[in-house]
Formats: sequence, structure tokens, C-alpha cells
Amino acid sequence: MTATQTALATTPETPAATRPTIPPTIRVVAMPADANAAGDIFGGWLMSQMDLAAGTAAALRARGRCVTVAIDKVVLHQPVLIGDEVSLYTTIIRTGRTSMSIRVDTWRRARHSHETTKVTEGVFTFVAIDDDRRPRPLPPECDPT
Ligand SMILES: CCCCCCCCCCCCCCCC(=O)SCCNC(=O)CCNC(=O)[C@H](O)C(C)(C)COP(=O)(O)OP(=O)(O)OC[C@H]1O[C@@H](n2cnc3c(N)ncnc32)[C@H](O)[C@@H]1OP(=O)(O)O
Repeated sequence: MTATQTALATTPETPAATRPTIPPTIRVVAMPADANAAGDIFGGWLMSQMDLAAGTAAALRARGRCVTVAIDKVVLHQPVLIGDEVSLYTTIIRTGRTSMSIRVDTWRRARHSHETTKVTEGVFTFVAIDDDRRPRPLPPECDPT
């Protein structure tokens, strides 16, 4: 696994139904407070988890603070239900001078089942910033091994 892949996600080239085989960047359980009035999990909650996962990958790659500058191509494919285990996988798909784009794929697993389903995907762009909140160049990629 390289530094640009904190966890292998499905890529645009792989089928959406292919479950990632290595650990997620973050994993969380959807709770009742995260649900809408109909009992399904809020899309906004899912997007904030995606932002957290991408931000974790960005901070590792940039070895410091990063901020979200853009969010693209977010699709909510399937509902997430209360009690689901939600796993978020990230792949850095582009790096620029100070910015990077991170693909996030989210999978759910019902609490009492081994079956998993891909529920969301999206691309989050982050900018590495310095102590004065100005963009700073990304450091060279380092091999975590
Ligand atoms: C104390 C620390 C604790 C840390 C605990 C760790 C926790 C770790 C896990 C949690 C992780 C949570 C993750 C949440 C992260 C937030 O929620 S951050 C809060 C929300 N975001 C913000 O407030 C950002 C607000 N925006 C800004 O501050 C400024 O727009 C920015 C991002 C600094 C960029 O400033 P700018 O003057 O536009 O910069 P500029 O030089 O023009 O462009 C810089 C780069 O951005 C790109 N860019 C600019 N605009 C765009 C755009 N619209 N679209 C795409 N790219 C763009 C440019 O192309 C350029 O890229 P490069 O060619 O250099 O690669």
C-alpha cells in the first residue's frame, strides 16, 4: 500500500460492486441521532463522514493541516439504516502543487449480517495549508513502509 492509498477503494475502472479488500480509512456506526424523520440516515451525515475520511487521507499525505476546498460527484446510491456499520475507503486520485483530490467510497454492513453494499461515492479536493491558513506545497510522497 502506498502513501497515496491509505486504503484501497474501488476505482472508476473497477466494478461498483467490488468490495475493497483492505482496511477502511475510517469506520463508524450510524446512530439514531444521525437519522432523518423517516428513520434513514441523513445524506449530510454521510457526507460529513466522507469529508472526515478524505481529510484523514489528506492530512497523512500532506503531513499536516488541510482544508476541504471542493466536493464533486457525490452520489448516494443506497440508504444507510440505523445500526449499520459504515466503512469509508479513500484513494488519492490526483495531486497538484498544494491540492489533492481524494475519491471516497462508502460501504454499509447491516449489524447482524456479513453482506455489504456500496452506498456512496464522491471526490473531495483538499488544500494543504500553513499556520497562516495559506496554501503550502505538498511534501514529497513518503513510503509508509
Ligand atoms: C490543529 C489541527 C488538528 C487536526 C486534526 C486532524 C483531524 C484530521 C481528520 C479530520 C479531517 C477533517 C476534514 C475537514 C476539513 C474541513 O472541514 S476544513 C473547513 C472547510 N474548508 C474551508 O474552510 C476552506 C476555505 N477555503 C480556503 O481557505 C481557501 O479557498 C483555500 C482552500 C486555502 C485556497 O485558497 P486560494 O487562495 O484559493 O488558493 P489558490 O492558491 O488559488 O489555490 C490553491 C490550490 O487550491 C486549488 N483550488 C482552489 N479553488 C479550488 C476549487 N474551487 N476547486 C478545486 N481546487 C481549487 C487550486 O487549484 C490550487 O491547487 P494547486 O494547483 O496548488 O494544487
